[in-house]
Amino acid sequence: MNDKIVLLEKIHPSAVENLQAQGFTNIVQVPRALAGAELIDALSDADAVGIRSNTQLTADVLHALPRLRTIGCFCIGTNQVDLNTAATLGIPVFNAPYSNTRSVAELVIAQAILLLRRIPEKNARSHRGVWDKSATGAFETRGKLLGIIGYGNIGAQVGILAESVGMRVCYYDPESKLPLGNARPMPLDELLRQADVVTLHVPGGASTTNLLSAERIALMRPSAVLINASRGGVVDIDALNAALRGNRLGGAALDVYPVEPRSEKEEFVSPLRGLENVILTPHIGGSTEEAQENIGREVSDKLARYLSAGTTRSAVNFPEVAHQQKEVVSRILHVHRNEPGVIARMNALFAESGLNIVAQHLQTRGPIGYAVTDVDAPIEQSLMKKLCGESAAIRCHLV
Ligand SMILES: NC(=O)C1=CN([C@@H]2O[C@H](COP(=O)(O)OP(=O)(O)OC[C@H]3O[C@@H](n4cnc5c(N)ncnc54)[C@H](O)[C@@H]3O)[C@@H](O)[C@H]2O)C=CC1
Ligand SMILES: O=C(O)CCC(=O)C(=O)O
Repeated sequence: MNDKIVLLEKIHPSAVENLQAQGFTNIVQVPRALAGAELIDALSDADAVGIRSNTQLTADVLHALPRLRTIGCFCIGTNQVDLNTAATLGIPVFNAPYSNTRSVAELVIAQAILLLRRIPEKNARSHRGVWDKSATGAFETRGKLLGIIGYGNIGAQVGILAESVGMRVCYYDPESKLPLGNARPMPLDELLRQADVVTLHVPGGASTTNLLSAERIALMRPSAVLINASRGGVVDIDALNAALRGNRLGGAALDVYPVEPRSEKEEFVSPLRGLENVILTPHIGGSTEEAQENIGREVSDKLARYLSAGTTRSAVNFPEVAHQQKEVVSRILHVHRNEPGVIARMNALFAESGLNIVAQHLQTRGPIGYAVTDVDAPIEQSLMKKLCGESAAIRCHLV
């Protein structure tokens, strides 16, 4: 297949292997995130792009890419993509909602244990030749209270693992959630006042920016530790820095930052650098061999199915049409504004051309409608022109 697929940010080789096995040969790989003109240039003739968490596909970038048909986020978070703009431009966005959840949960439990035992400080001192064998301020996790903010796929797994090392678990989530194990829901401020370890597992975006504000950090116990493996903007980093430097918090582990380097060549800048009671990791919560290999395969499958058959099942921003593989001569993917009469007008165009519809699937989501139509005959360019020029059409393709 001739579709051009650009994969940024060192996506696992399983993605390329999988795409090639499905007949896609025009694949370009870039081992880092891109931005601005460089990003637009790299994607100007791409049919599909694969990114991880760093590449920002903003409204401006998406408007500058009229050829782009679909986006694969080879991760869970999709806050780096303007999902509404993508939908209104007729671009379905896919992700891998479960593949790296276990990896993040395991890291968080490790960090909780290390922070409560003061290992980051003891490690740093040992490297400097200092033999600090003191037990002061070092605690077992057994019996301590873990407060989980965001009790979704990752948060709930962290809770289960925490109970297996003897922690008590409470959580805050604005949605009603099934508590697993002995976890119990708790109002946010109460959780912050009581927990020995607070861990964040919320999506990024406007609604969670500075969720952990200076005021909320001030509610935490001076001995408590904070873990953030969600998104950098969720914590007021200057307030956290002030609390740590003022000994108003026991320690922290951060995997995500308000600004992250786009490649290994760029310097990582953070006010928290140099603090010995802080674990800083380079956004590797989901970076395990297992997770990355699975993500590579899962998201590349979703891109391949959309490009070859128009399937939008599990798209995060788009009407879902779970269509069978194409077994007919022509399949037309028609994205349009969701308004009365579109299908009637489309079908009139098929009838005028003497084409018999074999199957047709329509789904809508908010302002967007998506129709997949199979016909058992070749489609003339002139008909495609009319379908694409239909008054409510956003875009249409023949696959
Ligand atoms: N560090 C890393 O490498 C990784 C980071 N992540 C981040 O973790 C986030 C969470 O992942 P999942 O658990 O899979 O997502 P999820 O969607 O299953 O769970 C998110 C939970 O947060 C809750 N939530 C939303 N707003 C909230 C608020 N204001 N306060 C409290 N809870 C709120 C939601 O109701 C939901 O239950 C992802 O969106 C991503 O940003 C995910 C994977 C790897
Ligand atoms: O592995 C990555 O690049 C990003 C992981 C992440 O943050 C996610 O899955 O949302």
